Amino acid sequence: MQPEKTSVAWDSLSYEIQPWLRDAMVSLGFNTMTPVQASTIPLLSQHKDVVVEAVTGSGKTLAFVIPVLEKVAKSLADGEFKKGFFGAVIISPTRELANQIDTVIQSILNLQPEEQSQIKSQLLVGSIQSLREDLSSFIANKPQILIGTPGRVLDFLSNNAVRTSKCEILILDEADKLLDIGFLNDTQSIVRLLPTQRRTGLFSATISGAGNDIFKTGMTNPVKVTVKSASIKTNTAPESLNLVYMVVDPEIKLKLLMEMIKKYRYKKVIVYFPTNFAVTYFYSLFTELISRSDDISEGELEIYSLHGKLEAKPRIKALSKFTESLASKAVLFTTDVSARGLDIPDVDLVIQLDLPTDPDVFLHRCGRTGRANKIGTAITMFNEGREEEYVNFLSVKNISLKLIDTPKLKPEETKFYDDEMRNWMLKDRLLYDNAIRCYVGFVRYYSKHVASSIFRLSELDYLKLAKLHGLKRFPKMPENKYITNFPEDGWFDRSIDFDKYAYKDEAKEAARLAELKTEKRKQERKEKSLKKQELKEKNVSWSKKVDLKETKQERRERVMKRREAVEAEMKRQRKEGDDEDEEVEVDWKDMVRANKKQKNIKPESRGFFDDL
Ligand SMILES: Nc1ncnc2c1ncn2[C@@H]1O[C@H](COP(=O)(O)OP(=O)(O)OP(=O)(O)O)[C@@H](O)[C@H]1O
Repeated sequence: MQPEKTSVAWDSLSYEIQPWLRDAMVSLGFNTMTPVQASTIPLLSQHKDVVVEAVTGSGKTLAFVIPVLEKVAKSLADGEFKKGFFGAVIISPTRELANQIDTVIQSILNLQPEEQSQIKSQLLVGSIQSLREDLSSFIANKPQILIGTPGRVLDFLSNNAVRTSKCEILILDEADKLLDIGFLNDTQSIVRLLPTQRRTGLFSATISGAGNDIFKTGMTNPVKVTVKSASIKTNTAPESLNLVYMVVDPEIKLKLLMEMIKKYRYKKVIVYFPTNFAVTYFYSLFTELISRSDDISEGELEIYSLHGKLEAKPRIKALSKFTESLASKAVLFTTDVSARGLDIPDVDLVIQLDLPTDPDVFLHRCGRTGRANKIGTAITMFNEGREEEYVNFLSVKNISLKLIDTPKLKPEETKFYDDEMRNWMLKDRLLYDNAIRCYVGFVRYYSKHVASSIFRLSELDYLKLAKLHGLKRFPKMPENKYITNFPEDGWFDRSIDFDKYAYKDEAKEAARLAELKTEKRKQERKEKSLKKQELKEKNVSWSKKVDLKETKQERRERVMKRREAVEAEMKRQRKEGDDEDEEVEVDWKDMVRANKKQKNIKPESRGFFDDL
């Protein structure tokens, strides 16, 4: 295990790289090697497969680029590459990273001596040019090094015009990601297309996460190279990186971010959001807030956004604008698409509004600052409560975090934010729809946390979360069951008249108004019919009662008449003979009993005493 920071002279390498390469390194300002380069270059340049785990910003790119150039230069000198053949493939999970690696390679290739056969490289990523264009560039330019993302590289290598048999080396940068479920199939298919007699190099700051999957790359006996922090050799983060956290009330997270962006001293900051939608939504809110803020002068602060749903060209444009920005402060709002590998030298602050769902990504996000021994700070916001347990969880993984005070917000700062957010949202109802999508997206994101015993959906503060997004009503979703005292119809704030809350887009607004009208009519009709129904029920019950009274009265009269008839009959019989009296008494009782029995007999078969 090598400590970080200790630099090693190029001429002390146990394996001697080509002089032009060494000169190129010095010309580019890399006078010495970093430890990971000193350990890896001799192994990979010769006949070893390597699995390299070294902290973020420790120079892994050159650790594989130099052996790749070394091998290709030799084979080229031997005249190995005919039409359709190439010598090396480098794969990375994102276009930005592939582009960055290609840029590093180009900077070295620009320094090749003119007298030697020229090494060329080609970038293979989707959405920039078509596969057909990639293939014609390949045939025309004859590059020996291919750099790209898995999908496009696989399509490219599968084409008959491309011959893979001379490929000597395969590099998987961010290898744990490439062996992750989303990329594994493509990665393995690429591996199968390449000759087995090749070298393979796996590189990442968190390769341990890939476990035995590393053998899915066809390696049999790789050498493991591990480089940790300089002073604390178990630390999985570089020493120059200051890892801190603050515990915050989720409702005020964005207000805090606003104040941090305005007041903190930094040159470039990357802010990580949980979803693509959150980046878009909060990017437009923040650009508005910054433009309305008196304490930021024009041009002093630039904000950019970058996420996976953007097309390739705007993505690359946003990144290069942020990288090249000359503003006193530049901010990049992004997602995990920018978590790994990006090397932007001036980034001195990283802010994570929420923890990433995958603990390995935590290191990658933080590692966008504090690179190559430059000082950087990564601040993470933890929601009050159970999330604080994540500090211990990370310490088990040798990532130690220091608690810092949460900045205090002044009432006027809170008011500015609240007022401006409200005014901004009221400009267009679409923003409210976006807020809902953003909120729902966050809840979905939260449910994906690997450390699910800490990040529990049942413990989220949904009200604060909804307020953070500017919502007034809880959207319908299954997680509402976790909300105690759930308000009637989901409304917790009725300060906005939603009937008048309009879309900016005329067609959308017209559709909304038409729908509102139909809804209102439906509602009115419903209310009307309800009233009618109520009235009917009232009337029905009154008349029913009258009916009932009448029947009872009638029955009583009927019974009285029959009783009188019976008594008259008895009197008549009594007159006929006194000694028959007792028998008549008995008969009467019998008659009553018999009548009781007959109650269940069908109406048509009932007799004289039935109604007694
Ligand atoms: N030998 C060297 N001397 C000085 N600086 C170097 C050297 N090698 C690399 N660097 C610089 O260190 C920075 C980080 O290098 P690199 O991007 O290769 O890091 P990494 O280990 O791949 O990081 P991550 O894990 O984040 O991808 C780059 O700006 C690079 O120019």
